[in-house]
Amino acid sequence: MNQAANILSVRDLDVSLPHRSGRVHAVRKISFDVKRGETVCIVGESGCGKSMSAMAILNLLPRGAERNAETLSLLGEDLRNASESRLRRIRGNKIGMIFQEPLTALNPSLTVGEQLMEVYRRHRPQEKANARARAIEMLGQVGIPDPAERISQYPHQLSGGLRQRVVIAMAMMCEPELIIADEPTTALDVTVQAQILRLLIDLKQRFGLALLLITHDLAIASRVADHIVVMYGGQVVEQAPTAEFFRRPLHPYSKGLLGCLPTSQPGRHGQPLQVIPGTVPSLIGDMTGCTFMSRCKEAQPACAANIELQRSGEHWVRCDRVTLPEAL
Ligand SMILES: Nc1ncnc2c1ncn2[C@@H]1O[C@H](COP(=O)(O)OP(=O)(O)OP(=O)(O)O)[C@@H](O)[C@H]1O
Repeated sequence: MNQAANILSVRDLDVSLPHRSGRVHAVRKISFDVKRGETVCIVGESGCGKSMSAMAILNLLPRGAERNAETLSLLGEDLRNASESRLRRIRGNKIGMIFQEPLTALNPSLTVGEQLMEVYRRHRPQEKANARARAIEMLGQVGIPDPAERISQYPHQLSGGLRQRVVIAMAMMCEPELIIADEPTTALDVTVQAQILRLLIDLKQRFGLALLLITHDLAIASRVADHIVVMYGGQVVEQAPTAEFFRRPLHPYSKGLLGCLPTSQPGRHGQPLQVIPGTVPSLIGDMTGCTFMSRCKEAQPACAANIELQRSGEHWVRCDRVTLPEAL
């Protein structure tokens, strides 16, 4: 793998968190890369470890969490032992962040402009004088009408969609190399979701952004991603370039997620959507064998043994029921 082209490289990232009945092993040796200009989507149901993976990259894990990784590097810089002051210079500067709920990302007592300018002044002290012009420019870039007037408004004066645009503008203020977006459209109305998604696609194309997008929604991933990473039970169970993934999904969990998509069920109007029976595992303590086994229609006794990822080209899958061809 050519690490030089990678904005972000993650190898064997592992996260555990304290819990009253033991430790939650939320992320179990996951590996992936995000290349320049590429969008990687981490997909999976709630509780699969997606958010903890993002938080681990940013070192924003809850108190008592333990993080280990073989590699965790941003533009070749090792983030594993980076000091908190170094990480503060990286977050908001080299890595922009967008979270699910725009209201929690914005300070209700500061105007939109003050918040955008604060990010710029902190990371670009020598260019302080340009902060206001930059804030107005970025509000315009994310499609906020009348940015010179909007800059003086408070978050509560804006709709949910406009607030999320402000958060996106804030993430982009310092021209980051990478944006990490955790469920950026989930808290929004359906029509606004589509607009925000279009905006992310557009910004990615215009600015050549690298984007790590976390979503439970494969339909979103299909529209935005260059590369899909499917997580289940804290592990990567499949990853592949997007076209390849949708042409040839291999893991029974991925096939289950695809079966839940309304668009993948032509002629099923009026019929209930498919669901994957059962629930995600608790992730407390150690687990042996395939984490999806209890919900899998194809499970066999051999699945109780530990299953390694197998690979063909850029397609990886963690299932021994799948026989990969030599080259896909
Ligand atoms: N603060 C915490 N303390 C202990 N365990 C936690 C904490 N936050 C999350 N977990 C556990 O870590 C595991 C992974 O959670 P995570 O939030 O990463 O999942 P997710 O796939 O992002 O789901 P969601 O979309 O619901 O956030 C879950 O078992 C969850 O219960």
